[in-house]
Amino acid sequence: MRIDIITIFPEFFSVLDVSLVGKARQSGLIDLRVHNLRDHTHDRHHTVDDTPYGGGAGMVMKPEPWGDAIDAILTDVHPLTEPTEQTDATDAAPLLIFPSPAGELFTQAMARELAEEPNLIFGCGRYEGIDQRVFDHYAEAGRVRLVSLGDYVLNGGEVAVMAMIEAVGRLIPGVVGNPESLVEESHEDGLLEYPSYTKPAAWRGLEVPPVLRSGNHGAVAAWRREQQLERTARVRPDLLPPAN
Ligand SMILES: CC(C)N1CCN(Cc2ccc(Cn3ccc4ccc(-c5n[nH]c(N)c5C#N)cc43)cc2)CC1
Repeated sequence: MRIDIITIFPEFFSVLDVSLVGKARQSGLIDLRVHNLRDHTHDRHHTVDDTPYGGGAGMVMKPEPWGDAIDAILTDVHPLTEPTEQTDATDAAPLLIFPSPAGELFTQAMARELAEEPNLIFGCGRYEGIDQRVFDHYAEAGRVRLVSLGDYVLNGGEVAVMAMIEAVGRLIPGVVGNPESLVEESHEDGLLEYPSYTKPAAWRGLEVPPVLRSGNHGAVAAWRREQQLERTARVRPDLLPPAN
């Protein structure tokens, strides 16, 4: 998978040189490239923002630098394949993802969808956001998704892109050492995860639940499922499957 990130803070993503994503980059599983939006400006001050039409607080990111930056990546990524009976041009077009407070909620299901994409381009806005025409222009030619991490306000898209790259990257085959660990995890089956324990059996007067040391795999599985349902009902009742 090739991932391109456009940002005015490229140094923000140096942390992606470490841990699992860093290893995946070194092994070639992920081809991750970070682009400085200011490299696509042409004035002395490398201006990327201006005042909003219609008035209002703050500044809006100008469309021209975004257009130059995205076009440069699209030109570099494989050219659109000729439409065939199985695919059409939009299937081959890279997916453009813009974090936004107004975006669709990022979920594990979306992470799984994105992990199937050969090319992702993340656009990190700042200020009060990006000129709407950037989204409209590229939505005509390909696929654009505005995505939100959740109902709270960040100062820009970089934190959201970091989270999305981690969530997507770990689903790419070969990135996580033991694929088994991807099967039983929070949200993978729609429920929150069960509590985990390791040695010692007793710690500060707290014992590991005896069932987990029973060797009875059926009883362990049943206990874990019950813990998932109890925890989900208590913390995230919205995730519970509808009562049949
Ligand atoms: C009335 C008028 C003055 N209000 C001005 C503030 N508007 C909301 C507003 C608030 C902050 C930002 C800062 N920002 C810039 C790019 C950007 C990308 C993502 C996020 C973001 N925030 N929260 C998430 N879950 C996000 C994600 N993913 C925030 C971003 C941009 C926009 C609402 C209107």
